[in-house]
Amino acid sequence: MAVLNIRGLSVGYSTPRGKLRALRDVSMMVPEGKIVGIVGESGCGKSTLISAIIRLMAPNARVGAGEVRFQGRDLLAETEAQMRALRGTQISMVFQDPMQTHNPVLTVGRQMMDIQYRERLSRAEKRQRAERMLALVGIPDPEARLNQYPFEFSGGMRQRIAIAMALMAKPALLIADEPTTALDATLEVQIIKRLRELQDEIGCGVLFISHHLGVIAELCDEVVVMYAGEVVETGSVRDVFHAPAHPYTRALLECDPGHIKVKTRVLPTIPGNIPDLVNLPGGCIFADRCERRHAACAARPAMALAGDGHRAACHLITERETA
Ligand SMILES: Nc1ncnc2c1ncn2[C@@H]1O[C@H](COP(=O)(O)OP(=O)(O)OP(=O)(O)O)[C@@H](O)[C@H]1O
Ligand code: NI
Repeated sequence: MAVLNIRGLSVGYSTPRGKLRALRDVSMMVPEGKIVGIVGESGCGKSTLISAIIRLMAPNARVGAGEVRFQGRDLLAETEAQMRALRGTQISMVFQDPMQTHNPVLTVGRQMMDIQYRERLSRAEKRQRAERMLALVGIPDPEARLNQYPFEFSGGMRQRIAIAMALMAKPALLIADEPTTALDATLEVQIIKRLRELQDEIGCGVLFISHHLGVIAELCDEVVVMYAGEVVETGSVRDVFHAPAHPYTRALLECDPGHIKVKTRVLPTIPGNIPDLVNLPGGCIFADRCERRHAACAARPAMALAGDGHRAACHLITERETA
């Protein structure tokens, strides 16, 4: 069963130039207990996708079509009150800047106690849980640390606390948008390791967004490659990174000299630009940057099976089969 199942999701932004079609017919899922990474260049729609899932969208955003099923419920059909009850409990979030999620005037301990307001535990037990959670994300001397304020922690520690708080509620789904991007590489690796351990213990599904191919490769079970508002490839990390089926994915990996073995801090740049999402070209969305462009690309390719559980939106796949 999938904890999150997105089908045919389209989201547009109204802009002075016209409608910007940020997501078009996006389908993807997070199986129970799996970590799914989303990777793609800046502007490909990663944050838009997350905001649509948790229904915290920009005022000028509108969902045109699609379904976002969380444990079978269509989140797009839930009331605002139902969504509020889900966020922070069954669906937790971690974002890039921990200061945004941390209330600066409350101690970390107080915040971690507050999160547990639904639990039938004594104050002492809640405090113990908070301590244990801090220890699990690698905060030394958690007992004393609980009495401190967010500003008394380093950026890396704050990010770990954010992860601890997000996991405290034992969510079924954790959504993380570039949670480690602002940190240095060593710290990033440490936090990723902790996240993996905790996820394993809690058994939640994780949707993890990152520019870093290396991080995705290390952390995730499955990967979704997005390009200009569309999903172009999905599959296991193994299949997608070792046998990429879409020319875009291949280009990303080829630009990355040591491949994904070295930590790629920035997504490699491939020549050309993302098309204008207000005036979309017809046919394959990647065609004008694609080395393998040919006549068929004038039509939009459907997702085709490149292997067991491995799909990509490229005409070459079906052509190979019929050739
Ligand atoms: N409120 C908004 N109004 C208009 N356009 C927007 C708005 N928010 C995002 N966009 C546009 O939608 C597209 C997708 O943006 P989004 O932030 O989802 O991409 P992203 O993949 O998260 O990028 P990044 O890696 O830079 O965070 C971009 O073209 C962006 O400029
Ligand atoms: Ni983003």
